Amino acid sequence: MFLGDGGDARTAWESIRTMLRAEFGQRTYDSWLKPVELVGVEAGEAILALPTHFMADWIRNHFLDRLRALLTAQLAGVRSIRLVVQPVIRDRVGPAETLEPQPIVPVVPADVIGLPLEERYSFDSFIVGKSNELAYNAARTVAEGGPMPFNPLFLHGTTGLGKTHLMHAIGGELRQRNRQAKVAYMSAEKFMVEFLAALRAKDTISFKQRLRSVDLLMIDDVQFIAGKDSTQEEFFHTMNEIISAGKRLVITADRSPQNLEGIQDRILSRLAWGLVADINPADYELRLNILMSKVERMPGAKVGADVIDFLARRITSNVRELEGALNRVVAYATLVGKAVDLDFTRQVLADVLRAHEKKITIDEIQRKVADYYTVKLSDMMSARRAREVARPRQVAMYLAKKLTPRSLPEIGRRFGGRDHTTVMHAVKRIDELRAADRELEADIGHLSRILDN
Ligand SMILES: Nc1ncnc2c1ncn2[C@@H]1O[C@H](COP(=O)(O)OP(=O)(O)OP(=O)(O)O)[C@@H](O)[C@H]1O
Repeated sequence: MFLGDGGDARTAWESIRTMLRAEFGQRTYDSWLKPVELVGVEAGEAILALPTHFMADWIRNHFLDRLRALLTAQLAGVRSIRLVVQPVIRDRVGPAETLEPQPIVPVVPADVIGLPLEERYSFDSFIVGKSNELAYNAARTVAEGGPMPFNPLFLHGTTGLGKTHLMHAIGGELRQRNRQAKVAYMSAEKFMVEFLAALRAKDTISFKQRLRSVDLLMIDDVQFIAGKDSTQEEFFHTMNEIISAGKRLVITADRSPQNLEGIQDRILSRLAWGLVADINPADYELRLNILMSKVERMPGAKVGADVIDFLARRITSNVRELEGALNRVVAYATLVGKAVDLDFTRQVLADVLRAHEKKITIDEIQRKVADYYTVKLSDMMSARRAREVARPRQVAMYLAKKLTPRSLPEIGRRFGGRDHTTVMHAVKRIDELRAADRELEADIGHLSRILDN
């Protein structure tokens, strides 16, 4: 079925788009998800079209699981999805393969440079922790407009950790301080597309002039031009001219200069002249602070501290996913008129939580329990019966049973070759004691949290 005759599919696709927007935020939606088109459904396969190979790769690496989950849930009969590249989607009727690819010729007015800056990505809304403070301080230095102790600023970190946010914040702040400042922000992909279009139009001069006339140039995701030699050539000259004219240059990538394969050495050594600042994954405290700040900025949203703590513990991959999970829970709660509590959160995020499930091992339990009660790790396995080691050992067996899928005999073996009845006895004993002994109850709660984090 192709969408010329697929009213249901079209309606389902529109509601999927609404969910994607709520879940990933307007910017990510506009940059990556909005261009995705559902062009048809064929033999249980939903066919999604994208305008470039780059975007198709990006969608495959970042959003495929989510798109598959939504499409299979919302469209009866869909079991899988296929991505096709269709530079220009002229019509949604007819099979994807029959559409002729069209060259993309960007139309960029001469006075517009790069992409617009998002106001909500400001320094104010950026929460600072140990993992991003160097990047944040460096970004502020660039934005304050004073003398630059380094140039360029190179920010790197894996996806969704705030590189783009900081770039927008730099641009916004510099412009606030100096209304005349000319700021250009663009992805390395856009740099390449515009450069190639200028080459085709035999007008590279105006491309060069436009870029080099700015006070601050920011290029995002420079790993994109790896292996693209003519673009790198132009990029290198742009970098040089910006720096030697005393203008500010900020560049980001998903990895450090040493790991940027396929980028020319002269570009890498130019980067190393400046300040290289990494952004690391946020720790629990930062994740918690980010969530609290996001909730504060959601008018009317009521999200309990237990839900925020739960999300901060469970979604550890990156801030974009953390934010996406929060947006999704709040959006669904609003949609169905329910309060955001832990049960609702677990239900709405079941697929995300499964992907983030932490596999707790018996080794880890033994180590953490031994540390907690300051007993020797070897005592977890030893035959000693003294109470100061026997009780921690029972606690560890108990946690092994509750937090791992291991069987009683297996747990017994891992605790110095004990019989499964010994483990069963330990589990029963701790269950009974928990009800009566508040200290033990608190210990178990604390240990479970340490292990779950
Ligand atoms: N420290 C932070 N405080 C507040 N929000 C943050 C922070 N770090 C990241 N975010 C938010 O997380 C989302 C993803 O961040 P951003 O798009 O800047 O990531 P990125 O590092 O550029 O990722 P990519 O490499 O995939 O482009 C954004 O909505 C951003 O506002």
